[in-house]
Amino acid sequence: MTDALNVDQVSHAFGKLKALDGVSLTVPAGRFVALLGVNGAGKTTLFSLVTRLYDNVSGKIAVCGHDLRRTPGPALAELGVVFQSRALDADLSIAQNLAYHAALHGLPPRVARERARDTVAAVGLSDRMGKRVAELSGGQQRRAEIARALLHRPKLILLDEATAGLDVRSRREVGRSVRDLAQREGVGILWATHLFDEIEPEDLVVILHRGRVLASGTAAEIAGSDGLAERFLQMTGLEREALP
Ligand SMILES: Nc1ncnc2c1ncn2[C@@H]1O[C@H](COP(=O)(O)OP(=O)(O)OP(=O)(O)O)[C@@H](O)[C@H]1O
Repeated sequence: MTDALNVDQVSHAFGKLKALDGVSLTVPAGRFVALLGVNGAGKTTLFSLVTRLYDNVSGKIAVCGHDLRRTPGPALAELGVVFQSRALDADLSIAQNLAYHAALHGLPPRVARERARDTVAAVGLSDRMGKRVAELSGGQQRRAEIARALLHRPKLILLDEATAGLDVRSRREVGRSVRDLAQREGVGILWATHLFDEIEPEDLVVILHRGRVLASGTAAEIAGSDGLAERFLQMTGLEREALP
């Protein structure tokens, strides 16, 4: 099966600063991949390249086999993004928000209603469809954002610190919802985080530090008998105090 995302030897510099230095990683279809790194690791820069906010001039990025530079249209059509900033209007219901975003994607109203029903079901919010976003819990709001990102049926979703500002329970709820989505719908997930407790042993993990990939594999493989946080500190040379 074609990988949802393939990043091959990608570098990016801001002036003299190498924000990414020969980064390679893969998000297989249907897998949850945690991109783990502290502030300044290069996570946002990588997302900016995959979304084509920045041009990638060195290395190669492919979304579902479509080269981002040569065939950006088909590549971006397979991509959904959930950034930290909100994309939904808090004063409107989930249904109204999704109808609006579906219209932006050019979906006819009948298709839009079906898609909204499907995507909201996929994140477990069917019984909240008519509720105003402002009335939802933090975790439910993030799941509604994810439903919005699913409207055009992407095969790869990027989530940048998707659980920022949520309490532990809501973070678990969002994490569970996204993993279910990967398994059930075969969507590849790239989940940027600096929080170790969001990662489960069977998740794939890419450790990014100062623009370089230091390790990749399942969390259990990387952690070995030391634990993920301990291995992360050994690899990065950071002090424990540097961790959240
Ligand atoms: N537009 C920019 N101009 C100059 N330097 C930048 C710019 N964007 C990012 N950087 C630098 O590139 C490096 C990588 O930053 P990036 O934002 O990608 O990291 P990050 O892992 O997303 O961190 P954070 O969690 O803080 O957002 C950092 O040293 C940052 O200061």
